[in-house]
Amino acid sequence: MIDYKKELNPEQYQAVTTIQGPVLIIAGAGSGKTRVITYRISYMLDSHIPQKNILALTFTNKAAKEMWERVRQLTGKKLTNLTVSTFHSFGAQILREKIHHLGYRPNFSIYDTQDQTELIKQCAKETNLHPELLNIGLIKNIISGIKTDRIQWTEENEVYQQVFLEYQAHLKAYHAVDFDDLIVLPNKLFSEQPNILEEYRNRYKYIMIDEFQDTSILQYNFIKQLAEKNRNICVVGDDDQSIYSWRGANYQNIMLFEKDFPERVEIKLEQNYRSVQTILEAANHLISHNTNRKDKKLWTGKEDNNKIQLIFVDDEKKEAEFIAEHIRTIVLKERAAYHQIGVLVRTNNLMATLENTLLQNNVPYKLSGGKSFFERKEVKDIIAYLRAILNPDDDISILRIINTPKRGIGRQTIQHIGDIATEQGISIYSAISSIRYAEDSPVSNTIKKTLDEFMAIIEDYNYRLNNTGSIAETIRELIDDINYFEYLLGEYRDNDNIARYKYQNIMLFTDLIERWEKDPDNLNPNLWSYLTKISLSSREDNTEESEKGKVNLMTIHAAKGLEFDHVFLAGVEDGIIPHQRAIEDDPSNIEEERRLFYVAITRAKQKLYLTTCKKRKIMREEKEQTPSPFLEEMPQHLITSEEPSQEMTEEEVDKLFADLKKRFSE
Ligand SMILES: Nc1ncnc2c1ncn2[C@@H]1O[C@H](COP(=O)(O)OP(=O)(O)OP(=O)(O)O)[C@@H](O)[C@H]1O
Ligand SMILES: [Mg+2]
Repeated sequence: MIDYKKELNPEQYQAVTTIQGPVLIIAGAGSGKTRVITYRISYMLDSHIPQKNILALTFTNKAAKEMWERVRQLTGKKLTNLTVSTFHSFGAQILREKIHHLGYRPNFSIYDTQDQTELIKQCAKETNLHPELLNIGLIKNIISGIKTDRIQWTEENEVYQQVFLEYQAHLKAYHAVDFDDLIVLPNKLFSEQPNILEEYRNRYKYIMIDEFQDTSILQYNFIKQLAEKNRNICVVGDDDQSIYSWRGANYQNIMLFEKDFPERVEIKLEQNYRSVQTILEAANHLISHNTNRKDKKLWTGKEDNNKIQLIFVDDEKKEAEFIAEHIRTIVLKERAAYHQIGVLVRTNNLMATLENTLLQNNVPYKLSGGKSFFERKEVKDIIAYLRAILNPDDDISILRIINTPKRGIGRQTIQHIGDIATEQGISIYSAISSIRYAEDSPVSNTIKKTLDEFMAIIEDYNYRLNNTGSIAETIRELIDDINYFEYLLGEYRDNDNIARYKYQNIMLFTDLIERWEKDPDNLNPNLWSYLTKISLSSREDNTEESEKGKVNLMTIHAAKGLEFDHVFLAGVEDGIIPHQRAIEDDPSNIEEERRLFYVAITRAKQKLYLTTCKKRKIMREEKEQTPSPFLEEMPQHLITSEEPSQEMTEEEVDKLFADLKKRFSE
């Protein structure tokens, strides 16, 4: 049995044990908000609240996974019915159960940004959008903004209305949803179908939300509907860490919560348990420059006089080398564990040099927030097969695979199939099927035979994946059947190694499926839920590749909620943080940039390194850089720019040998 009083301070204890009625906790970084949620779940289970009545939501897959793991360790229980998930996976789960009420198939496809791009291009063509207006990024933004009530139609964006309507109609026809739909559609179900809402209210009687400051208004409304009746909802967050306003998240929702749940209990947490004094003081000082915030006190008992290290280097190569070498030193000297080290960057484009240099220096690392394994072309091809097999109305997937590997179905045939589909208002797959029997078709008999074979694959594997034993094994047979390896060898005729490498990737993909399938905690391994899992994981963080013993190289956004003994923040330069484009768009964004800086530095438990380059190559162009103005917003006596010593003292060398000797004799 856990001694809650001993493991929590009095305010945390109150937050953990107040399980009836609404609770609001707004508190600074490292004050134990996430800890409160995990202990709260454990406390509920101790109070005999059934697992299935509990719902905990958070922002990233990684955070959800860690929370789950923590509860499992705390309680030692098997958590088969507990829901700890991201908003998007929770939405996907509801849709899986109820989407037929909206006229979709339960095997619906989830489109990622690549699929979205394809679909937008298609819709633009169909609506004869002027090619000059085809700005995919902008259109995606408008579509998402309209769907999530973030923006309205205006004179300016009206030209895209037709594309938007087509886009929506196509998704529906394909039995496909985009990421926004994972919240929009469940929200719609809740507001339009009272018995469905009632069913979920009866299931999820106790609700918790971590990182509440980054919940969008739409996500808030969705959860509000769920919580309104039982009113057992606990939200925890920090307005100083709100870093997703560009995606519609808005800490206004804290005020909405106060209004919607006036009887709430409000709890303040003021002790930071994460960081040493220096780091906390610097962070507090920095964030006090924001005007628009709730004032908070935050103190730590962790004394320390290690200053924050500011390192000036010539360019990004030197920066990466410093980081790689210094990581090796602290691993050796301070016995730091690789996974307790975080290397953070403001933007994705700073990753490449760091990644290369870590690799060259044999520093094991894993990357989050970058391009996902599941977005590689060869892996996506196989995923498209699987999606098409489960949901043949998914035109985007069918079109991706109809001639991959090449089977001699040319552009003309595809155009003809597309025309039939449009004329008759049917899916591409149904159009293929109708061509096979059409007497007056311009399609030759040879091609008809090929189309026959293609359909046979889809149907055959639809049966097998739903009915036979191992999913992974069946997928390997599929890869064999379509001759994917030969296709790769043909595509990369000049370089067998690339073909082999790509083939290894898809074999790794099937291995991941196998591992998932055989996982004893996985009670219901079906392919659809695996595909959903990866659609969701490729969004932000790559949970599949997470392993111990590796340095974490990630964007600040992906690091939210995490903590590391040692943190390196690279590119502490004006224009990078604060980010130039963000400031140009709207000068008030400086506050959000400051919050990002605050999130970055409060990830550090013991030691913080900030690196600044004199020059940096940005988009192939070498630029003179100046240090970030945020550096001046921290008390200067907490920062030192003396190079950290790489040499070991005699004492340290002795200690190192003693440690090694001990390890070998164990
Ligand atoms: N009462 C406590 N006793 C010991 N350790 C604690 C206590 N409260 C929190 N901690 C530890 O402090 C660290 C920070 O806690 P946690 O991650 O829950 O903070 P947080 O408020 O969620 O931070 P963030 O705002 O960054 O998400 C964790 O390692 C946690 O285990
Ligand atoms: Mg947290």
